[in-house]
Amino acid sequence: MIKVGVFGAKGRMGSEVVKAVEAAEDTELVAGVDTGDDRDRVRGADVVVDFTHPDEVVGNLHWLVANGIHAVVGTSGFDEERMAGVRDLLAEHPGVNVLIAPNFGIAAVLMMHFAVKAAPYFDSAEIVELHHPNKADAPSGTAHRTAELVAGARGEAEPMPDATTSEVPGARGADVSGVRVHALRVAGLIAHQEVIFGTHGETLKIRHDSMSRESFMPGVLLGVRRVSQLPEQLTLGLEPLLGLD
Ligand SMILES: NC(=O)C1=CN([C@@H]2O[C@H](COP(=O)(O)OP(=O)(O)OC[C@H]3O[C@@H](n4cnc5c(N)ncnc54)[C@H](OP(=O)(O)O)[C@@H]3O)[C@@H](O)[C@H]2O)C=CC1
Ligand SMILES: O=C(O)C1=N[C@H](C(=O)O)C[C@H](O)C1
Repeated sequence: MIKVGVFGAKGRMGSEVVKAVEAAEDTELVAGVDTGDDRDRVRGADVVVDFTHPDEVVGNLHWLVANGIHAVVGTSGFDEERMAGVRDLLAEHPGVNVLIAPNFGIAAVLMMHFAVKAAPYFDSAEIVELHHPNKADAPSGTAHRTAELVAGARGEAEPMPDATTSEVPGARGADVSGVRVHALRVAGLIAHQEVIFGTHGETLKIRHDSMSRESFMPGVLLGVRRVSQLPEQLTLGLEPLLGLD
């Protein structure tokens, strides 16, 4: 049995993780920790899953790594600077692994993968992400990661065509690694993203929709099962666990 703790256990995602860990035959819940609880409650866990808040997750990771507990992180907010900090932290604690996945939805990972494959063939690429209005960060971690991946796949391509010279601030979205990202917050939605590519006379839209938070759980459990055996101390994204690298 894999002993699992959950940080953010009362939240929208954490509460689903608690149920998934309790329901799976090979995982056992050590404890759920939420705001105000003592992290010590997860001592004895092999792995802790973190779905908390972008402002809180780094402190949680420091505690977990210092205590020799593998971490599976879904919380957003990991830019290159943060990743470098985690790498430095892990270098001081050999034997501890961290998996950070911007999105645990298998279809969402495929959406990003297909976007990378398509990117070199198009002049334009923009991302529209749509989420529930309780989300703390914009753009989403998934959109941020997709933009970085698309930018990397475009390589030295010409800048995207855009004649805008007059703009209401924000109208053209955020510039993430040279890719425009538009964030919508709409009541009733959960998590959705479209990557829109265009070239002369043709467009391609790759769309992903999360219709429930349960949909993230197969990916989370995959991370929980595999994190301790990953070849690198720090893994970004579920892709290598799905054979997509
Ligand atoms: N990678 C993925 O596939 C997914 C990632 N996410 C990300 O996960 C994160 C959480 O999302 P969501 O579940 O919707 O958010 P919620 O606000 O519903 O849940 C977060 C929970 O964590 C608690 N919390 C905050 N700080 C701490 C802390 N230091 N220790 C323990 N618990 C804490 C919050 O308590 P309180 O409310 O009292 O602050 C809350 O109960 C976000 O960054 C989101 O983007 C979401 C969905 C999928
Ligand atoms: O806050 C959310 O809900 C989600 N957050 C993640 C992100 O920021 O990409 C994953 C998914 O989009 C749901």
